Amino acid sequence: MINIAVLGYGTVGSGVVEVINKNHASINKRAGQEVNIKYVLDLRDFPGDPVEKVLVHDYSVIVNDPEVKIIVEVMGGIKPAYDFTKQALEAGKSVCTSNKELVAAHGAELLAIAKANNVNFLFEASVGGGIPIIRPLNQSLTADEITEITGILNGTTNYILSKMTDEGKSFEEVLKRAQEKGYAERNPEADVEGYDACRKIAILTSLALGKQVDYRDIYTEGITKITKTDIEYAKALHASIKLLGTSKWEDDGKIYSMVAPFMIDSDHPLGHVNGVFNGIFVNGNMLGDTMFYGKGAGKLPTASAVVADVVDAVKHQGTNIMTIWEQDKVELGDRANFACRFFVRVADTTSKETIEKVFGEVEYVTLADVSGEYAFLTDKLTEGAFEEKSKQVDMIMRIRTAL
Ligand SMILES: NC(=O)C1=CN([C@@H]2O[C@H](COP(=O)(O)OP(=O)(O)OC[C@H]3O[C@@H](n4cnc5c(N)ncnc54)[C@H](OP(=O)(O)O)[C@@H]3O)[C@@H](O)[C@H]2O)C=CC1
Ligand SMILES: N[C@@H](CC=O)C(=O)O
Repeated sequence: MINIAVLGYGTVGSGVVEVINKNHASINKRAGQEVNIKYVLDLRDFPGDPVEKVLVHDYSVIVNDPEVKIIVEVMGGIKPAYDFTKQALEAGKSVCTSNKELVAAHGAELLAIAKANNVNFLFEASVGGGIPIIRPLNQSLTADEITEITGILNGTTNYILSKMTDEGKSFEEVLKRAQEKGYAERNPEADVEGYDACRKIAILTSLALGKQVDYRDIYTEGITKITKTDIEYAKALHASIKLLGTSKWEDDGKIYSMVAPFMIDSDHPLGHVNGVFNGIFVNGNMLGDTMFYGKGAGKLPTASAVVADVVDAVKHQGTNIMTIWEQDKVELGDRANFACRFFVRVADTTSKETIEKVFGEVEYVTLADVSGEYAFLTDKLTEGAFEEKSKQVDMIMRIRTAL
């Protein structure tokens, strides 16, 4: 029997307990021994919940118990998750976490500590919820040089955009629903402003490179400025608006990373990724395109990935699974050189003649019931060029496109 402890009995933590209880027999079989939850740590009490029997409020009870071999950190945030994780690894316990904030900020360091102590730091659930993506990047795509990772990496915002598109619901109404369903972060600003997706693309890009991509270096825009009118224009263009996290390895040897809403063709594989689902598209120079798809948030899908890490940690007791993520920082390419087509809405105080003088040939789009403005699609332009040109027109909104 192997004893584990779960830190945090919230959405994911209660899911971890449920998954282990529900699939007890098959999990034990795959782990090669019984997985026993010896402790659950939380700030609160849970009167009447069976977890009461193993609930503790003092982390030192867990970290000082030599019988506990694996710690599941699902509290979220940096403090005290970072200190608890470090103490656990230094005490010779493996740690499995869903905490992308922790992984993006301290992943390289915690992996090094795990290696030094011959234990494991595993974080499959930190990107894509229940979708296997960390393990494939570490273990399955190792014959390739990665040339692109582009994904819908946040379930909450994809759920919001899908409901706004398909059911015409308001942003606020759908965000509230996403919170009730346990998809959103404690502070949903992390979801809607793109910070969560930013941390996730930083983690994936760091793993693909084996070096540290600082999430603070990644240009990030969220979805709070997207309106129903933008969605109507997208529909007129047979497109959908998706919050994408993208990293592209370009011919100039630089990596360009960004998080922003993009208009993508509705027939694009990512155009079919709706609701809480995430889709992560990876291109390798030998494999070509591959895509990972599944539920990107929520109690049981996320817990499923965490428990799979627990099983891996049990199977690899006494062995460190090699994960290359050095602490040296990578310098990303300048966003001014990132190029795409832009969708632009302008007030009709700007004439089409001016638009064509500034942007050259464009593709116009109008909506019958929207007055005082019109929209167009530019040719492919760099961000730098677009910013200069857009100063010359009465721009209402612009959205990058992959059209
Ligand atoms: N929800 C999801 O779909 C997904 C979440 N994640 C990540 O998983 C982590 C957990 O998320 P989620 O379960 O949704 O969050 P919740 O807020 O639902 O759960 C966190 C739990 O940890 C407890 N907690 C916080 N601080 C401490 C502490 N110092 N000591 C003991 N307990 C503590 C909280 O208690 P209290 O409520 O009393 O503060 C709460 O019960 C986060 O990093 C999140 O980003 C990853 C993928 C998907
Ligand atoms: N808030 C996150 C949870 C999973 O990582 C999301 O919505 O994707």
